[in-house]
Amino acid sequence: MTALVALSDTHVVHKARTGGLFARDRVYALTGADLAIAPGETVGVVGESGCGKSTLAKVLVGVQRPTSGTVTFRGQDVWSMKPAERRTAIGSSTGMIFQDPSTALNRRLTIHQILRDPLDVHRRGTTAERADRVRELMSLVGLPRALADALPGQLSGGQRQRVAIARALALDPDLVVADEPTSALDVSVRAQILNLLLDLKERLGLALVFVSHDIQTVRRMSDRVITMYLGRIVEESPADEVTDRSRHPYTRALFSATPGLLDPIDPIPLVGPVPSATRPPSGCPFRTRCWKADDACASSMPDFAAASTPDHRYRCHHPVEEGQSTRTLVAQAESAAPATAMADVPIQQHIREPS
Ligand SMILES: Nc1ncnc2c1ncn2[C@@H]1O[C@H](COP(=O)(O)OP(=O)(O)OP(=O)(O)O)[C@@H](O)[C@H]1O
Repeated sequence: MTALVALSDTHVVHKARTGGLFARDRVYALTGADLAIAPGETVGVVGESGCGKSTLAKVLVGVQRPTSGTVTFRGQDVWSMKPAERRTAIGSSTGMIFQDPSTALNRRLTIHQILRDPLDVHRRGTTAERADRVRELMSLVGLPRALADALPGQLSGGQRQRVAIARALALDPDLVVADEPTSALDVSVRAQILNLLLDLKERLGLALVFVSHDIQTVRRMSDRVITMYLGRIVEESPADEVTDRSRHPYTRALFSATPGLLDPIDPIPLVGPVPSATRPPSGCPFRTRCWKADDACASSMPDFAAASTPDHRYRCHHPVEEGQSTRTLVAQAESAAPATAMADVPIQQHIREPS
């Protein structure tokens, strides 16, 4: 099946925010991403803060231009199109839901105006048809019609996020990317918003990319889970294979630190902090914290290897063996020569500067 959206060796490099106008530091936000998302599938993205989840999300919906590599939407190269073509091809077929609806919605516009805006921009239908569509969108996300003339500030957090979801659906997209859609909400309404997203995804046949720190939720929501570390996709697997069947040591460590998912034992100990995205380590970026790392890990990042089950692949020189328990990995990590020995290998700037 043709992928709905696909990335091929896609990099995003930013100028560092610190250091002033002439700063030469670069932030390697996304490095060599290869990913294909099929129509109708839900892909969860997990990883620690700053690993590039939002950058990946923005690249997928055509909001962030990659520094190099390609993004194709239904087989068409998005960034070789003229801007107007791109708006039609990807802008009207994708929607994005952000973390905080309080800042994502224009607080001077009424709910009706917010929902009509994308229809106006993309010249969808007549004035009457646009008004009908706004009513339809409000009912789709469970917002009472009486709120059409309200301002975002008059709504609860949950209602505001429903508006943001309705706006993302306004143009009847095929792909919706939700970047931490519940983390700014009260715990009491989180489940409602997640259930709404799942329900809409089923009813509308959407592909959904779901970015979250909340690993339990990602597993529940997704068909497939992607693990990122320092700008790299390091593992992709069916949602029911993550946790104790993950092959990448980082995925296992990440999940072992999530209460309630694995045996109630101590998490796999990792040494030291995540390195800076301005100076990623050579080879595998996880090697400075990994108990299995050796010289091979410092010299190259391996290609994806296929696990024994379909749709499961990982990039690691020394993957966790199939069936190895977390308890065994904790013991390994505790008794390993400190992974920090590897940190003595000079950290090189190995990632090419995209042209
Ligand atoms: N516009 C920008 N200019 C400079 N650096 C940026 C920019 N956007 C993102 N970054 C940096 O790129 C890296 C990846 O950021 P990104 O927001 O994609 O990570 P994330 O995994 O979504 O983080 P979080 O979970 O905290 O939202 C981080 O080091 C971040 O500081």
